[in-house]
Amino acid sequence: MKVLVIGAGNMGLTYAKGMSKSKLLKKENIMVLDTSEEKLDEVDQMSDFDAYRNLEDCVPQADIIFIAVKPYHAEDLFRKINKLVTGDQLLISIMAGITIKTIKDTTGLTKIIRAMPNLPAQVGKGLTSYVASPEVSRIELLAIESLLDTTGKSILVKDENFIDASTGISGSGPAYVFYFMQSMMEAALQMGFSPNVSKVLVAQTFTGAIELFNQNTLSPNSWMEKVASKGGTTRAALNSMEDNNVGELIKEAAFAAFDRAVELGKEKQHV
Ligand SMILES: NC(=O)C1=CN([C@@H]2O[C@H](COP(=O)(O)OP(=O)(O)OC[C@H]3O[C@@H](n4cnc5c(N)ncnc54)[C@H](O)[C@@H]3O)[C@@H](O)[C@H]2O)C=CC1
Ligand SMILES: O=C(O)[C@@H]1CCC=N1
Repeated sequence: MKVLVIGAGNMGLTYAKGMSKSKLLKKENIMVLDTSEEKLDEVDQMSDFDAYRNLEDCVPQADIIFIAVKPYHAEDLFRKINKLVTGDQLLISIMAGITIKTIKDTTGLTKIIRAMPNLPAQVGKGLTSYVASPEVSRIELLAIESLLDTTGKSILVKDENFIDASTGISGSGPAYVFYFMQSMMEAALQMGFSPNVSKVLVAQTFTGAIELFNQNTLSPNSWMEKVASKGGTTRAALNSMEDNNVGELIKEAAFAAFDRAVELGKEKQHV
């Protein structure tokens, strides 16, 4: 089996590296294509994968084509791919918003996996939600699942609406966590801690809280109650968040990402 990763950016290279650890694939069977010379140099220097500049040289050889370019590059890329594919190839897209129908209509391929990973895939802690077109067989789906699992956990969702929804939760979600971290670090700096100490205070607090959450069945609300003493400091902070409607604003933000994913799928420039 040969896999071609198109787009050697944050996610493309992460997946190429992840998949190279899969039992289903040999490293030498992973090809990587990018249009940026800088990226191609990076791939060459890693000397793990063969780097390609031209679609003609690698698309026909690929059993699986993994698309990891930005959504606004999809239209042009799909038009070029269309002329090179054979009906039997399977295409995995991780692009936000771009629908299976658009991919089918523009590439001429029918076996499509639409997936939504997230950045922690870089450290093997990613979450990828995915859905398949009916033309993908059960055996193919199992193989894909095992490839996706090389970067963390994967979840097969019911339909594409859940891919857009998971974009609002897990796909974009790491940025919300970093947003929260940034604010806490800024507060620590304002309290007089050095940048290094601020970083440790915040990072260890997040790590510790996540470990607690993962080792137990308690809800975040229950954990909050364990931290907060009556009339104490945590209650003062939580009251401040409640007064400022922070919880509702976070939900609104997640829905803004969800809505944007749906919108991206409808934008004319992609079809
Ligand atoms: N960064 C993230 O946290 C996540 C990104 N995604 C999706 O992954 C996709 C890629 O995102 P990133 O890796 O962050 O972007 P990136 O900008 O890091 O990488 C994109 C790469 O595609 C290359 N490229 C552009 N046009 C090309 C073409 N026609 N042929 C070949 N290569 C081309 C660029 O040179 C670049 O190296 C996006 O569609 C995004 O929606 C999905 C989940 C999470
Ligand atoms: O911001 C974006 O559009 C992509 C999809 C999820 C994370 N990054």
